[in-house]
Amino acid sequence: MKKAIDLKILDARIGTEFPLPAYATPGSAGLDLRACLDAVVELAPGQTTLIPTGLAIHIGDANLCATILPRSGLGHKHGIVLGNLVGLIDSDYQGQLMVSVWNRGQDSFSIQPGERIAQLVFMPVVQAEFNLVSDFDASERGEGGFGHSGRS
Ligand SMILES: O=c1ccn([C@H]2C[C@H](O)[C@@H](COP(=O)(O)OP(=O)(O)OP(=O)(O)O)O2)c(=O)[nH]1
Ligand SMILES: [Mg+2]
Repeated sequence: MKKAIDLKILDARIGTEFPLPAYATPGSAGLDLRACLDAVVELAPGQTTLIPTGLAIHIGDANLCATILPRSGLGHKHGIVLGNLVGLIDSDYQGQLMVSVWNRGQDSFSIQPGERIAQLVFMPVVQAEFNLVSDFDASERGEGGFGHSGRS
């Protein structure tokens, strides 16, 4: 499914020096987000910092959101993940997309201006309307959870 999303460029380097986010392949789910920086940011082990993307989007549809997810190569090989683990972009948010970058690794990591640091994935959302009840219709699982079915 394709959907037009309003996007504002907040930094003149986006679309010129730094490419606009784009799907790398026809089957890509994520759009890479780039660090819109003036200079290299050195992230020490254990450190977290907020990186601007130079972009704002307005999704404008309560049945849609976007998530910011780590890039697997950065996360697995370099320990560069997200300070909030996953970023959630509300459909009414109009501010700059920011990426909280956390160096969970053992080595310092340099973030270059324009480097692809995370990815943006749009997802459908269902807003719940709660129906207050005193008992649920019985289900097979009932209240069992947190591993009650064992491990093997
Ligand atoms: O990685 C992220 C996470 C969030 N946001 C923006 C978009 C989102 O819509 C807004 C609020 O995020 P969230 O609701 O997760 O944070 P909060 O701590 O609950 O802040 P608020 O009180 O503003 O809702 O911040 C980002 O730019 N990057
Ligand atoms: Mg919130």
